[in-house]
Amino acid sequence: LASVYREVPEPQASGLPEYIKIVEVGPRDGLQNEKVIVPTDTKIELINQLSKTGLPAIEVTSFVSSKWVPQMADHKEVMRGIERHPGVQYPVLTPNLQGFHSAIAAGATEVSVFGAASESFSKMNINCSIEESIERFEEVIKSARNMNIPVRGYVSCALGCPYEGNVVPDKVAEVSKRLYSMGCYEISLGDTIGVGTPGSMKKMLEAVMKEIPLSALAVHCHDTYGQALANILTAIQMGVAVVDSSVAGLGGCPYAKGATGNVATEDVIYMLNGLGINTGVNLCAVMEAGNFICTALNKKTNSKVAQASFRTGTTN
Ligand SMILES: CC(C)(COP(=O)([O-])OP(=O)([O-])OC[C@H]1O[C@@H](n2cnc3c(N)ncnc32)[C@H](O)[C@@H]1OP(=O)([O-])[O-])[C@@H](O)C(=O)NCCC(=O)NCCSC(=O)C[C@@](C)(O)CC(=O)[O-]
Repeated sequence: LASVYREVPEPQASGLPEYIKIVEVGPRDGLQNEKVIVPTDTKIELINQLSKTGLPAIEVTSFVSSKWVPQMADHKEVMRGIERHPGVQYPVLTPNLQGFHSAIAAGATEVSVFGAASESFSKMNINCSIEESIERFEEVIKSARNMNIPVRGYVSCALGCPYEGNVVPDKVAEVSKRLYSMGCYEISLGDTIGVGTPGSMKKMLEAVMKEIPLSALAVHCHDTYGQALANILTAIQMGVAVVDSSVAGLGGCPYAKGATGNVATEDVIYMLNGLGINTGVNLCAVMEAGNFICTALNKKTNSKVAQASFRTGTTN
């Protein structure tokens, strides 16, 4: 349990954190939106390859209804099939107690609840209001606490909603505060549809940071409008030291039409390497895992760094 709680990183002379923790969400957020069902063995192989890259956390799957997200129907098999590496966290998504119990039975040792700062998105994504979702999460967090299982909390639509448009920073702060007060060790602020800019990211973080310690915040940026790296840089300049990303930039949410993938893990690592920030992750090994999954899905990588290095044969 202690391994998920991080020391607040010492700022570098530049004011940036010395270490950034990357939470790889490709096997879950990356694959959940794929139309064709990806074979279970391919998902397992992807996670096994990612486990060898130095990534400290890999989100494996989600224990949601297979009627809602058919791509995640093999959650038990994936969870049971992966090789777990010491020191790597393998969180899974659990929207309610039913999902939590299935996840634990399949061997999960960390879970994430996922709420939203927008009523309409909450209803479309998990079929309940924000208030009802908080009640469900409270049950999950209570059971998890009894079993010493750490719980991460997502807040979707932190910079905009596909149904309501603008989302006010105070609402993001309010939902984040509730999840944190209930016992989530970390709050991941999701720009679900990738509409944020460094300006809106800064305003939203200023509101959230009034309620929650910086050391408990993460950012989760989709790249729909090409702003993800700029938004992440803004967040880390403000002291955020946990960044979610997806290998090959795969992803999207089935309930956020038109939203493209998460920021590519390769591109985040390249940027952080250039800033002299340690991630402990081997960029080439992540690119190989990205190449594996793109070949399996028969699609081109969304990572600019992978595209450039395959063209030029270099990574810097
Ligand atoms: C939350 C529910 C389950 C509510 O779904 P519901 O229909 O309201 O649930 P219910 O309690 O009324 O139960 C209805 C049926 O669902 C079953 N059920 C109930 N719970 C579960 C469960 N945990 N696992 C498996 N099955 C479940 C239950 O057993 C029953 O089955 P039936 O009797 O009809 O055969 C549903 O709305 C759902 O599965 N939604 C999917 C949500 C999802 O996965 N969205 C994508 C991930 S979120 C995201 O991508 C954003 C994020 C995290 O990346 C951050 C960002 O970018 O912002």
